[in-house]
Amino acid sequence: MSKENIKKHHFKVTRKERQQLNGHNSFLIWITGLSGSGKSTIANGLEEYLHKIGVRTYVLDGDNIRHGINDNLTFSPEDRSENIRRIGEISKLFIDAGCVVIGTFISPYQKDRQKVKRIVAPSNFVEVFVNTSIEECERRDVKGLYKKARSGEIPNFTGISAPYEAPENADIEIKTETEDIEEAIFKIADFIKEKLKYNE
Ligand SMILES: Nc1ncnc2c1ncn2[C@@H]1O[C@H](COP(=O)(O)OS(=O)(=O)O)[C@@H](OP(=O)(O)O)[C@H]1O
Ligand SMILES: Nc1ncnc2c1ncn2[C@@H]1O[C@H](COP(=O)(O)OP(=O)(O)O)[C@@H](O)[C@H]1O
Repeated sequence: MSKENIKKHHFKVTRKERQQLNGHNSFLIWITGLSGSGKSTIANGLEEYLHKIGVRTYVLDGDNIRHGINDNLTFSPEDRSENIRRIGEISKLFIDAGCVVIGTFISPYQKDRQKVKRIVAPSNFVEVFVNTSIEECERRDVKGLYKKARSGEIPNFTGISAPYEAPENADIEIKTETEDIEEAIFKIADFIKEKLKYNE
């Protein structure tokens, strides 16, 4: 659609001023991995930690978003891309509002994760790859979805009947089969320590 007749407004209070008020920078921590890899568990622990130290946070989670704003999208490759594009735009708004956003989405396609990075600006994007093997995810089968995927009840299931393109250059990689939740939180917290600091 042409944007010819739509002009952007510029409001007086800026992102920088909101960050200053909060006393920290705002950016996106993008957690990608297979279903059951540990994304939500890690996001939950990380948010709790950041909240305790006075950081304004917000978690955007796959299951939750797909119950609301993205409830019209399926798991086809096109709809997954549109899902991730919208989350990128939502993340940008939250970053503008001064929040540290934690996004937990399977986001199986490299090109879609790169798109989010472009939408929010590369310097505002921290990629975390929760690297748990498909065998372990299936063994956990937290929601019983792998069983349904194996029986054919759920088509296009990531790792079984739909692809997952692992990140090649993630900022942080977490192997949940050998690292516990505390180690994962520490790793992320340590990586973002400098990024959080608000500079005049
Ligand atoms: N076909 C298929 N493939 C993968 N996942 C499925 C599917 N159908 C339903 N679910 C449930 O949806 C959650 C993933 O949603 P996402 O928005 O993160 O997926 S995606 O990024 O658009 O690929 C995912 O949540 P997590 O287990 O937390 O990853 C599943 O509970
Ligand atoms: N080191 C770990 N980090 C995260 N989750 C782990 C770890 N070890 C075991 N788990 C378990 O794996 C499961 C991951 O589920 P969940 O966080 O919902 O995954 P996802 O959001 O990726 O679908 C939980 O039951 C969690 O307790």
